[in-house]
Amino acid sequence: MRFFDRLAARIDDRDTVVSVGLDPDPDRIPEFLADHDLPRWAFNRRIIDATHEHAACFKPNAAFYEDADGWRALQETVAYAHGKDVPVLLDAKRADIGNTTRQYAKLLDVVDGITVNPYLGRDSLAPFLSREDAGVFVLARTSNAGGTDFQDLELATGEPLYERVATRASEWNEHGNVGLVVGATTPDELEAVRERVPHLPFLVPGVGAQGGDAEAAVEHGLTELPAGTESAARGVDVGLVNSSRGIIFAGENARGEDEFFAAAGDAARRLKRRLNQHR
Ligand SMILES: O=c1ccn([C@@H]2O[C@H](COP(=O)(O)O)[C@@H](O)[C@H]2O)c(=O)[nH]1
Repeated sequence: MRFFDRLAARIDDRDTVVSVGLDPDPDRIPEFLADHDLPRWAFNRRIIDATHEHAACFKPNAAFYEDADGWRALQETVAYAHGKDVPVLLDAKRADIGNTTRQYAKLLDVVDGITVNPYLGRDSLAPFLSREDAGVFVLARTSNAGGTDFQDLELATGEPLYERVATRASEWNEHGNVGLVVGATTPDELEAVRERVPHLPFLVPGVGAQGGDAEAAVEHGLTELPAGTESAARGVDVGLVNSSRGIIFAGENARGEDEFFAAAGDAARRLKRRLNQHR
């Protein structure tokens, strides 16, 4: 099944567009997991147990797994999330010359979707784009302050670079597998991108710890996909709103292990409810 069909089914069945970010910062993993063989995996397993019913997807960021133990932790995490029937989107922001991207694209044998960097152009993304089954989210307007440095630069046509990226990405969507990353911290840009590309789903990071606009994330981040998709069949809009630290470390001041993970579950449920008020 294609990524966006699976996602539409998950969103509809579980009534949620929450992407739970799995960014197990080793400095913030609680003490009681420190002696575990793979603390990041032990942590993620408990987070998945606590949050999966509120999750439309899990989004591990590759930065938190890029060492020998990290990749083992990631594989265990992905298998466990799949066991709960939740798709996994790897926030890896990958791209390189085509020969190298072909290797990167093998990540899609493990995870269901990936974020990619458009800076090297279409050929650098071709091995991802040709994976009809996978979700390929192209960075358009990122949530960090420095997103203005290049992404807002005005082209000769008068449009900002991030809008051109969005338009190009929609042209690359031959297999219905392309989405965009647009941050919740810049709601005007979210709206502008949505006007440009009415039918691409967005992954919207930046709510929670970064203080982005949850209402704008839902209003502009979700869209119904064309006829022939699960989204159209079910009449459900597709898109994802991510929170990582705001969910997984919600229990940082909790008194015990159970309370720690219960707080993560509560945070995921509260975000689901908050987002659903705007759907
Ligand atoms: O524009 C972007 C693109 C990616 N991210 C990633 O999303 C999560 C956000 O984490 P929070 O703890 O909810 O702030 C993290 O993995 C980022 O690297 C982003 O924030 N903005």
